[in-house]
Amino acid sequence: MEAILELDRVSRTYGRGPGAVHALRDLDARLYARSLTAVMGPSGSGKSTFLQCAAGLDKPTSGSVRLAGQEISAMGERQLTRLRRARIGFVFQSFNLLPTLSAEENVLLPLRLDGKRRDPARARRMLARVGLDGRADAKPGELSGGQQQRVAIARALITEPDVVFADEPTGSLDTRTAAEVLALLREAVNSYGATVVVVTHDPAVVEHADRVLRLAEGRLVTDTVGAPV
Ligand SMILES: Nc1ncnc2c1ncn2[C@@H]1O[C@H](COP(=O)(O)OP(=O)(O)OP(=O)(O)O)[C@@H](O)[C@H]1O
Repeated sequence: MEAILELDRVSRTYGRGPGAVHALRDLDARLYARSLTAVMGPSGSGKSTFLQCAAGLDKPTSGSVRLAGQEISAMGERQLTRLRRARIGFVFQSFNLLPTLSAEENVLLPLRLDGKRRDPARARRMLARVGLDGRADAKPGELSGGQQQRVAIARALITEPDVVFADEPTGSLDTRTAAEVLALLREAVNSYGATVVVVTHDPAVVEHADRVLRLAEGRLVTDTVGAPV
């Protein structure tokens, strides 16, 4: 299997001295192309820090992170921003949609930021794929939580990024809507070969995952290939 993301001996410490928090400790992990990985573990075990470091949003205190062979832990901010825009999509629990823009304009944002052609038809196709045809003109405030999360997924996938990071994407959704959202992330793996990484407390994610990484106290404690544990 091809590892698209490689973390080697990654540590992330917040603060210094006796009060320092060791959020990640010498963590080694491989994330494989064309798969959905769930990252689980108790509160405070380092899941969000793992995601931030793997996505280049935060820098490890030591160790290296490579995306498609490129050392991202050593990159400057400008280069990192370019790389993130080109290769990474994000989905957060709180959706992070811009409230004054319509669903369609939100989905178009990554293309705009990338200096690409405005392509409303493509945004509408993405919205149709996530079951929101007919709601392209709605503002986030006019949509339900599940619908907002679908817009966020359409926005994350419009550039077909190699890696999609999702932080508690089902956290505020009911069971049925959560299952639909996970199915959409799964479809990104199956349709164009995305690597999807879902940080979650939700045990239902395991059913949709090819692999489960479990963290405890900043360390990887199990790495299960194939679903349930
Ligand atoms: N910016 C920060 N400054 C100081 N400590 C931090 C910071 N971010 C995280 N931490 C600490 O690092 C540890 C790991 O936090 P992290 O958010 O990665 O855990 P988590 O597994 O995602 O938790 P949860 O499931 O509750 O979201 C915790 O002890 C947390 O308090």
